Amino acid sequence: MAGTTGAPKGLQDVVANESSICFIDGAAGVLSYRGIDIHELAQKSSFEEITYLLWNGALPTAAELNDFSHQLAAARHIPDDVITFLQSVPKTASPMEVLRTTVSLLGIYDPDEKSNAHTANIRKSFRLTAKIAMIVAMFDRIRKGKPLIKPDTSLSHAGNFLWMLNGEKPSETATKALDVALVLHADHELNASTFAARVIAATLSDMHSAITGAIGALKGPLHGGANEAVMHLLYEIDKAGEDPVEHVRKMLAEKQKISGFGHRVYTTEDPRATHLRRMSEDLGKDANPKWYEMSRAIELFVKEEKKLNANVDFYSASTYTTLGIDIDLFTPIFAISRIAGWCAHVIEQHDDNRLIRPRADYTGPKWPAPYTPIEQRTSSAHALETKPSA
Ligand SMILES: CC(=O)SCCNC(=O)CCNC(=O)[C@H](O)C(C)(C)COP(=O)(O)OP(=O)(O)OC[C@H]1O[C@@H](n2cnc3c(N)ncnc32)[C@H](O)[C@@H]1OP(=O)(O)O
Ligand SMILES: O=C([O-])CC(=O)C(=O)O
Repeated sequence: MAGTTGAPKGLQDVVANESSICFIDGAAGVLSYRGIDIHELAQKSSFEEITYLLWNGALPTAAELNDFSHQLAAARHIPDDVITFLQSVPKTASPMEVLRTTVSLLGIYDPDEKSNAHTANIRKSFRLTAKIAMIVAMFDRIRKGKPLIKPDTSLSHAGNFLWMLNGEKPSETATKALDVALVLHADHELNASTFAARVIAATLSDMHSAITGAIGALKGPLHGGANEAVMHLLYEIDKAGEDPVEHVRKMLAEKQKISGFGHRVYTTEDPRATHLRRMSEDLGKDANPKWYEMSRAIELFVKEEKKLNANVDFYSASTYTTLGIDIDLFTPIFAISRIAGWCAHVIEQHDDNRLIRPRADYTGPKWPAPYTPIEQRTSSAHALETKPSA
């Protein structure tokens, strides 16, 4: 889609960088990390293994994976001052806001903060990946008035998050489901939050600044925030006792967007949605099939009516709800996974950097516009129209 000057609106289809991390073929529904297909990774890999793959460029040997997993678990430590900060935050704050601000604070305590060297960035990546999951779990317990749970280094990344969140040893089913979700969400080329991180990194600013910006971008409802919006919609329909298809039909007639549908790159099924749909169905069979069934009815209708496919956010909503996770933790869980990709991209950017600075087609008043002395101004002749917010 082009703007009034022909410039691609929203940088659609613009190739802005080279990268060896993630390959997507949007027309064929292909996603791969370092060339390995996401379907194979979802079935055979783990979050630790794909994180190694994203940061190092190749799958680890058994010994390398073991060492990597230990290093990640050993980084499960939050400075006391940061815990005090988490305890001081209003309990009503959204977990995504808290995560964004706490990652910024963590930068101040990181011993490698001043270095963008490859080895320093890898050390920071371990710390950020371990700590982001802990912060989400800890803030949730603090806001609910529950005691904090110490990390368990014998558990996987997914297992330890559930342990620190719920205070009970997670089932194998829940751990496996979350681990697969983390594998699926870990990277996606130059999506908005990753691009934001790379733009920040490219000024030679530090990794924590880049990740803070990325979390801010992920939070928006057109990006990672859509998974929470999907569940709000399902709850709204359920509470009103409405038929999901009729509800969505009305929304489309009113030109409203349906969260969890559409994608800038995929014109066919998002390969991650294939797995999340199956997980939502399988978990629902053992718990409550309602959220899957509503989701499936909506998906079939939106596909037929608008030719739009469900994206990664659509079935993650019912999957996480069936796992008993609160809605406002959905986007933070996306961040718990995407940190792996963000770090890989910041490392790649710093390792071969050039400032990212595109141009804009100028559409303002013609240069040179007159500077009217203040006493002669009768109205703000050049004031921008007030547009309704998007
Ligand atoms: C992890 C992720 O970030 S995945 C995406 C998560 N976001 C969402 O699920 C939010 C809902 N989806 C959307 O808003 C969009 O599909 C996006 C932002 C993902 C991609 O948007 P873009 O490529 O910019 O497409 P754009 O928003 O211009 O839509 C193109 C057309 O499809 C329609 N459309 C796109 N998505 C939807 C939707 N979810 N519901 C209804 N209509 C839609 C638009 O209304 C527009 O129609 P028009 O040409 O008649 O005006
Ligand atoms: O690639 C995108 O534009 C959005 C997306 O699906 C992701 O970040 O996972």
